[in-house]
Amino acid sequence: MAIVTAPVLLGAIVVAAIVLFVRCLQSPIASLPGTRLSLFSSLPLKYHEFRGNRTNYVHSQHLKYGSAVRLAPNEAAFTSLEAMKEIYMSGGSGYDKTEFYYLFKQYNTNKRKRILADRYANTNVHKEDAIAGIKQRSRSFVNKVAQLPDKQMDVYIYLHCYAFDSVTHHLFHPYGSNSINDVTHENIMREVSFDSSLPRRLMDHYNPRLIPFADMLGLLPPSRSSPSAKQLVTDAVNQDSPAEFTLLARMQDPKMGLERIQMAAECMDHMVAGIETTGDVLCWLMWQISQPECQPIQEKMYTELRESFDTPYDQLPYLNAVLKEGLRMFPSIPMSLPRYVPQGGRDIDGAWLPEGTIVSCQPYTMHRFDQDVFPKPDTFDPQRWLDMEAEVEMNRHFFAFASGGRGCVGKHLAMAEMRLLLRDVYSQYQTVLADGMTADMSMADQAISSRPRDQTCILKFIPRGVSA
Ligand code: HEM
Repeated sequence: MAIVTAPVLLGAIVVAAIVLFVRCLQSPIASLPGTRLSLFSSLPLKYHEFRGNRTNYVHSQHLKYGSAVRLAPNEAAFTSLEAMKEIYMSGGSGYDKTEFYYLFKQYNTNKRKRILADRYANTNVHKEDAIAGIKQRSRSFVNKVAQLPDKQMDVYIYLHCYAFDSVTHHLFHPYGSNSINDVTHENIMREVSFDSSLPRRLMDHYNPRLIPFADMLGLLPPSRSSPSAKQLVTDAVNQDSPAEFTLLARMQDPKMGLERIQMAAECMDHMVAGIETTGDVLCWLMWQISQPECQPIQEKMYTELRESFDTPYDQLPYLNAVLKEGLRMFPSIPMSLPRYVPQGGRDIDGAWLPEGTIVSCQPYTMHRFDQDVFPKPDTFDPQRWLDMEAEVEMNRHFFAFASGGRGCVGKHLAMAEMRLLLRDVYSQYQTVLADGMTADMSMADQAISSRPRDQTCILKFIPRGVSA
């Protein structure tokens, strides 16, 4: 038996390292700019992911290296319109999603897409009994404010309750939640929204074998667990005769051939996707316009609402501009939406990348990078959406709901929820930051989605007609 001596072993390691080094230098991704380390390792990227800071890190790489950037030996990010179209829209649905998606588990994409399409269409969202439920939830939110003796509210909590009640209404009315008024349901919302298992989920994605060791050292938070949310969904799915506009009604159609367990899994994914996204955008937006320098924005919105009392809620230009600006600056899914380069490789922005390379654009950067399209990108300025010429180009870059066949299915529902709530709140109240409101509202990435870091935002509501 050959004896492997230390010098032989060392020599083998050196040779292997040299081969790896040369391979990395010669790989097609080496033609893209990026940190030197990113040629050989994904560690810097992973470090920022584990710290909930991936979006900012990727954005900083774009600012430093340009619109196409290498992030890791097998991963690149882009910000040009051409790259966005190629990755997300070529062939209709763009490239395949990577396994990074915990949020939307899929049992059969094509089948599911057929089932869903009409339930989330704007016409279905606006059916009388569908929209009536959202309007009722929006009124409940405003009534909740009215009941508070000091008119101070943690809007992070109640906007998530609003999003929860609205999405469950659309998924399985009349078995939806009432978390704005019912503390049992509020606790279900908390179970879903306050999950802090990001490092564990990332470890599970990248290297599940390390989990037992990390657990022994107490390095990881507990697993994601949402038993009450699952129970709510299971109970709803086991009911008969949901309202005709709901997703559940569509799924229960025997022609669909779906098991109850499949319906529950799908409803659960949609429920989670519909709570944090809508709740977070509204929270960041209301926090932003409650700043002293944004009070004129509220005044303008109030004037529009007062003068256009009979105008349908989705035809209020200024309110719409405020919402679009909120989605631009605070997209609740701000980070890269990763996809695999398909078989045969592809040319993206002049760089040829082999099959299997992970490529992405991120909404946060798409909404900021090109300053000809978004001048002063870090300034909250709804007015920019009222310039019709500029609006065309901004809409082409608007990526809050992604683009193409795998973009957000719930966007019409989300837009209806957000417009209704803003209309109902700002036609009756002015909001300001509550005294002592110092919570950290910076982005904390949660794998794909993101949320305000401290998960609290206390605002004071001043009834219109009463001075601040
Ligand atoms: C402001 C609110 C929302 C934002 C910003 C948002 C954003 C997004 C984005 C960016 C994606 C695409 C992810 C990707 O392509 O990688 C997505 C997918 C999705 N969204 Fe939303 N979303 C919102 C609200 C909702 C609501 C209310 C629902 C209701 C059910 C929903 C359900 C979904 C589902 C099911 C997918 C996965 C689609 C697929 O895999 O084909 N979203 N969302």
